[in-house]
Amino acid sequence: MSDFRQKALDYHQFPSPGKISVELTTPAANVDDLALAYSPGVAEPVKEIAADPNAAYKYTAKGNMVAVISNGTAILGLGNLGPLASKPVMEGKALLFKRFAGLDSIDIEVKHRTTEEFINTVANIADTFGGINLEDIKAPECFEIEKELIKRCKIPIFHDDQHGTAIVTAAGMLNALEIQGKRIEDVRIVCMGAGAAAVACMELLIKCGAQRERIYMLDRQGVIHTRRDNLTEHKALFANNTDKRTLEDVMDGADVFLGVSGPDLLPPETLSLMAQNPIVFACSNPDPEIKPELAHEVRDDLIMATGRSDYPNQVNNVLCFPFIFRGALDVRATAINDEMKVAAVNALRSVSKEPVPEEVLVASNIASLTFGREYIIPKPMDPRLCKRIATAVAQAAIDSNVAQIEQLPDDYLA
Ligand SMILES: NC(=O)C1=CN([C@@H]2O[C@H](COP(=O)(O)OP(=O)(O)OC[C@H]3O[C@@H](n4cnc5c(N)ncnc54)[C@H](OP(=O)(O)O)[C@@H]3O)[C@@H](O)[C@H]2O)C=CC1
Ligand SMILES: CC(=O)C(=O)O
Ligand SMILES: [Mg+2]
Repeated sequence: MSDFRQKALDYHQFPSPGKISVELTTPAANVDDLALAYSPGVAEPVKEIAADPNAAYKYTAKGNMVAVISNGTAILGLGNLGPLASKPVMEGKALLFKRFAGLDSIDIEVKHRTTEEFINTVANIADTFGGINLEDIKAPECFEIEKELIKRCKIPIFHDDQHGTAIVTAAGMLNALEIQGKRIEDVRIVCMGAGAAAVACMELLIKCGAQRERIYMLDRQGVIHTRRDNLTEHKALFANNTDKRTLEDVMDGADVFLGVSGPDLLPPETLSLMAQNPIVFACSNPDPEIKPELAHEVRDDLIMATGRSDYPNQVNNVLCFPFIFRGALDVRATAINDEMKVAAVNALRSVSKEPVPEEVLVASNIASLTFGREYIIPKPMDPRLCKRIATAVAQAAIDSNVAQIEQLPDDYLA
């Protein structure tokens, strides 16, 4: 067994199995405490909540609690390995919510037969939480699941692999294009993968100015084009009227490659076909579509990003979901809408261009970081992110009328 594999397993096994636990926030030392915490005292908040459901935000942990819910059908780039196998990833998301945004989070892995059964299960428990982060649910079911849950629940429902990924990708991409001296309106984009992450990333890039007809999306059968007759609703939106059929066909002269598919799908010789100053986001986890060292061997003019922590330019939804939920929950937003997503993109972009705090350099084990090819997006451990993104998102929620608290305190996240 490799050293790293053993280290990763040990990390998850010790000092106690898993990565999260539940902490108490009130005293429970003696009979007086118990009389308040449990019987008879607990009856008082029960009656308050029965009379007014909003009182749950005052008397329970609901308002600071996000459920991370999966069925394990698209665990990272590892595929459909089932709900229980997804638990380390979901506990990991809970760890990140707590570490980066102070949000309590619990993972829930759902076994189900039909999509409707999954939707019913989540809808029936939704009121327990301040928000729901759907994770690693494969396309096309993820689209219907999110849409139905948004309709049925009064709290923010957010499919992280769609929107968290899209927000971080858009921020990183706009920065990378700026550095490479290209306009988003002009570039030819190849998107490897046509699932949850791919569709949401391309839709958000289009909102940012990308031209739909300059996007070439690929699935396991190659380029998605108008003469294919087996396309799902969401793939059909990206059917290109083209004679190009293969990855090589569309990569010839392309400016941007986004990989949200699987490991090692971009051969170095295909990368060498791209236009000058290309941008390659190989975001499949844990193994990217092309390893950065291989990519740099064939191109010295590219900007390269992956989803991983151990290379420069980590384009990963961890840069979004803790903070977007922080902002949404703090104004008790009923939804996470496009205005809030755009606010997150802009906040993330602007932090990347400012001087990097010393503690980030220390945590990254690096001497300096300046906006440029090797630093297009902030590091997840950047302490500025929480306040900057959450404030922007919360304000956007207020301005777009989905907030139930209309003003942020002056010392918000100080
Ligand atoms: N860095 C980040 O922040 C994130 C990265 N990702 C990564 O993106 C990938 C996809 O995740 P997600 O969208 O949630 O999963 P989905 O299951 O929804 O989509 C996977 C897509 O990848 C395509 N695909 C898989 N293998 C191949 C292949 N050999 N050739 C061409 N296309 C292929 C599938 O094609 P078909 O439709 O034909 O089955 C499908 O369209 C994963 O690797 C994941 O780790 C996801 C979210 C965030
Ligand atoms: C990062 C992430 O959510 C994924 O790879 O699925
Ligand atoms: Mg995911």
